[in-house]
Amino acid sequence: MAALGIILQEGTSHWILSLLAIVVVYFVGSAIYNLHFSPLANYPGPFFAKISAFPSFYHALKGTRHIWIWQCHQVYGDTFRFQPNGLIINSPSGHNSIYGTRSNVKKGKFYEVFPRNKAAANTLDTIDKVLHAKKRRVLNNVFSDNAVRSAETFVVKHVDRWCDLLVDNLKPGEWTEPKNAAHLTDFLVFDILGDLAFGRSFESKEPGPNPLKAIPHSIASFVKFMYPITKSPIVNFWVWMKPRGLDILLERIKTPETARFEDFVQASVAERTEQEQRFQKERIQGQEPRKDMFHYLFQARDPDTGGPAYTPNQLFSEATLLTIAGTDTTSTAMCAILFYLAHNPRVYKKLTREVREKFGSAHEIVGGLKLASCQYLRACIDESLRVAPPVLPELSREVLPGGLSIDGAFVPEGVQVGTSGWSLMHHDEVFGDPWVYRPERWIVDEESGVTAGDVSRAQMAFHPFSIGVGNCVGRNLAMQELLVTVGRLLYRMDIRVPVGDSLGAGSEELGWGRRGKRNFQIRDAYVAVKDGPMLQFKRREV
Ligand code: HEM
Repeated sequence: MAALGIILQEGTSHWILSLLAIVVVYFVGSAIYNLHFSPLANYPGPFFAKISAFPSFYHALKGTRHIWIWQCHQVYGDTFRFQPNGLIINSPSGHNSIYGTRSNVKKGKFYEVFPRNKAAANTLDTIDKVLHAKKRRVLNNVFSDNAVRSAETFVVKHVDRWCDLLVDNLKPGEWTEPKNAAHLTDFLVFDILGDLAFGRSFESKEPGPNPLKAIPHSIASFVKFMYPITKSPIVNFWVWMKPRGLDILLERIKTPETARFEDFVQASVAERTEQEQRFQKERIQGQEPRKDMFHYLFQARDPDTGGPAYTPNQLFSEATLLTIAGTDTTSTAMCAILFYLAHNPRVYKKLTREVREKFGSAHEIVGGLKLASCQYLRACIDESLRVAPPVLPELSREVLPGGLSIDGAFVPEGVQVGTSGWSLMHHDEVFGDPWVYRPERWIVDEESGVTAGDVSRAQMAFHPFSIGVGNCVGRNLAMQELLVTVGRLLYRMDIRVPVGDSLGAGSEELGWGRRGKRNFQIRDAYVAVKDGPMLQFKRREV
């Protein structure tokens, strides 16, 4: 028996050694291939990124991937290899070549990680161009000019209530307690989205307990969990495994945060579906259903079959997309604006003067010519979207057969390419002083020395909402929310950073690219995740 045990043990260790040898040979072989024989072998990049996606994954996990990409551009130039089969390009022309409408690319594997099963891909996750165009037509309808215009009533209602709550019970001249702008704006935007997407306010900004207050946090946890997977060395295997049991497994072991978020969307969809069905059945005389985003999705017809455009599974996915895309992004933009205004007294003074002189009351601050003529307000918003873009990384694209020419170089089929929004909008040669919050750079003005050429050069590299067929469909709505919120807030009150507080600001310890004490720090989780700034508010003395 003892002899048999020894033979078995020897057999097992022999197998383990053989397996180890195979793994080592595989890794050494693939490293040699990647370094010397791959079509991307001549591109510069960090050594480990050339042989593995691990560095990219590591920084995605840490939330610093946008900074890592920017650092790599400083070291390796405008094009570098961020993973064995991937290039990141940091030039306005490269950006146009990749994301332009006719570009010979499709969406990368990144997007295939998100759907909870293959049939549930939403508009953003849909790789097939024809199918995406079909879904996009429905969304274009959801966000038509008319729809955005009629959304304003709800935006205004929430912004006014939010402002009331901020300075509730304050005596004249008194400042509020310090409040975290990340939470405040999350609740505001989430309530607006509730009204616009599902026909009801979630009332998360109201004082007192409310289980829905946890949802913005769950959204952040969900993207923080998913993003590293999309950048991991095993992403191809992951996507391959999804229909082969992984989706079922993930459904069973999902984090409580993800479960809470999904349950919330599911419940919202179920409630609205029931309302739509009841309305259809009863056809209540003279009554129109509330035309929120869900209504348009529910009523959308497939042009080929005439039946509903979306299955219940797909309605869930589109609703999930709208909830994520429409909340975190806009609230990050609001936090960034508030951060930069509170840290730049010159800009703050100039902007408050514009808003307070142009309007006779906060109620006048609605969409239209007058608001559109607030040049400096618009410039402050654009500048915030530049320095703290709510979508940070490269939007992953895969080159199709026939290849793609980027900045004069031929990139072959199958390569993952992209431009990181954060890096492009911090490009030294385009912006000159990319770390400085300077809204004036967006306004042609002899006095400040900004020429039409300067503005158009800056605009060539300014794409916070992306471009091409997959650009942000909610852009006009987001801009409306930002203009009305910042306009009304500054009309009604003053803001300041509590003395000594630095939440959300850069610091020496954070290292290269994150040291600026007057630069807002965000975490890269595909969409940005933020904390701060802390702010105090005071009713404006008129
Ligand atoms: C400041 C706020 C916002 C910014 C900076 C922003 C930015 C972006 C970007 C960069 C994309 C492209 C993502 C990719 O291709 O991976 C995108 C897509 C999208 N956004 Fe926004 N977004 C904002 C607000 C909104 C809002 C308020 C909504 C709707 C409620 C929205 C809905 C969408 C949708 C549905 C897509 C997918 C479009 C498609 O695939 O055809 N976004 N957004």
